[in-house]
Amino acid sequence: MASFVIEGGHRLCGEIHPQGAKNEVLQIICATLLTEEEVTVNNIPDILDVNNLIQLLREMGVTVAKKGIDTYSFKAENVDLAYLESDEFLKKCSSLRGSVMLIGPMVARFGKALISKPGGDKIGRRRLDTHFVGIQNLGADFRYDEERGIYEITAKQLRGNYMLLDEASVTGTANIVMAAVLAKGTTTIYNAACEPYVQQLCRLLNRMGAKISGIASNLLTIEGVDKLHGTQHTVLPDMIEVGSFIGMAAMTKSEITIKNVSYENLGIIPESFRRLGIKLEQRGDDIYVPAQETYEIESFIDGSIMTIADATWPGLTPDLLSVMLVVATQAKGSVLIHQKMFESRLFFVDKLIDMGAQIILCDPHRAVVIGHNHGFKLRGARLTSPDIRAGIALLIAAMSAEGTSTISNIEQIDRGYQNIEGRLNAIGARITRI
Ligand SMILES: CC(=O)N[C@H]1[C@@H](OP(=O)(O)OP(=O)(O)OC[C@H]2O[C@@H](n3ccc(=O)[nH]c3=O)[C@H](O)[C@@H]2O)O[C@H](CO)[C@@H](O)[C@@H]1O
Ligand SMILES: C=C(OP(=O)(O)O)C(=O)O
Repeated sequence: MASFVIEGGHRLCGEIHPQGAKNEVLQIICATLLTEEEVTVNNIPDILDVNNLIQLLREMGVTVAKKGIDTYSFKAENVDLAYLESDEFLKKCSSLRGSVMLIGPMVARFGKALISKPGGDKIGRRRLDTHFVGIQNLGADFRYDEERGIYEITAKQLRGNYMLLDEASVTGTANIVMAAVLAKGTTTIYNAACEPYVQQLCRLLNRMGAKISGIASNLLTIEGVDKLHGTQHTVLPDMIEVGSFIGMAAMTKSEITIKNVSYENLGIIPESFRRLGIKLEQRGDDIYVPAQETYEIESFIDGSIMTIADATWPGLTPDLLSVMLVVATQAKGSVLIHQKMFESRLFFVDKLIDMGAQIILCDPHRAVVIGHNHGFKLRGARLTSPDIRAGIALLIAAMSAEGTSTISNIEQIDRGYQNIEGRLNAIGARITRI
């Protein structure tokens, strides 16, 4: 298990480039299974989750070629269907959350998919009902094999249908869309998730020959086609990384420019940081964050304490709440952080309290943060990263703290952040991997 040793108290200065979006690329890579032709994908981040998924596709028989520093081509011409039933494949799937999105393409193209319970962050219950019910609505049969602990999904020919999802699940929507593009007839998905990840997937599929309308809304209409073909795709910058850098700059009183952020795809994220009092400017497609000695959390118009809560898109992504919580610990004022979607994502606040932060954990979903206004620095500590976003939030806390901190289990951070210490050290951080 690797660790980071972080010398706190150093300001950052300079430019940083966000990587390609993890949650988008996981969908895009799965979608390449829908055609036997070559699909080339640019701006693929070099992170653990993505590399594991690429490796899984190779083992499935997909021809994967590295064409450039962050460009890969995928050609799913000779998929090894027997391997897809092997225990080895199923075991690998279970350590990777993104692998759940193999179901849609596999059922659509090969009529069969096997899947064990997928991995990912341990951040509370993460049900898959929306995926399963959606694909069942298209006519697939589901069977749970108790002995092997796997789901077996089969369908001779998927048929388009109307469905109203019980929740706007991001990967669930992606899975159903990928199944529906090759179904007979028209599928309508209401209460579909419409995060930029899903929008980008739909645009890719349309370039492959699919007929999807309603992109960016919660009502998608998909006219099934017989076949899809090869194309090119460029992954958007990772909006969660952009948000993480904004928070990091504020916490460490740093002046940084985040380059090529695809501002129009950041939704409510910049405004949410502004509500914490953080100044940031859009400069072309960059975000400039000036060095700020202090930032003051807004109150609601009636004067009451502000709440920052997650919501499905175009609301605030839950993946940034841990960062916002940490940033609030040095703000002027108080805020209630309400993590509605996940029930075990706020427990890492215990570690921040040990570092000197003023936080009251009200229940597993809500924490009140009383900011120090930089009047009291967090203390360096021995920390461990419970999940990817708490991991980056703890890294931010350690970078702003007095003294040295150690964060263990940084594989969690590596799942989603490419060479994070190299990129941050280049602009003034002091982080060592041991
Ligand atoms: C690989 C990937 O893309 N992972 C992202 C994806 O996970 P994933 O697609 O697994 O997450 P879902 O959108 O299915 O749901 C996340 C959680 O929120 C709950 N929920 C969801 C929708 C809703 O309307 N109400 C509700 O309560 C679900 O029950 C679940 O506990 O979306 C999540 C929500 O943005 C992000 O945190 C994850 O980073
Ligand atoms: C929760 C996340 O990832 P995953 O869905 O892959 O566990 C995340 O990216 O914040």
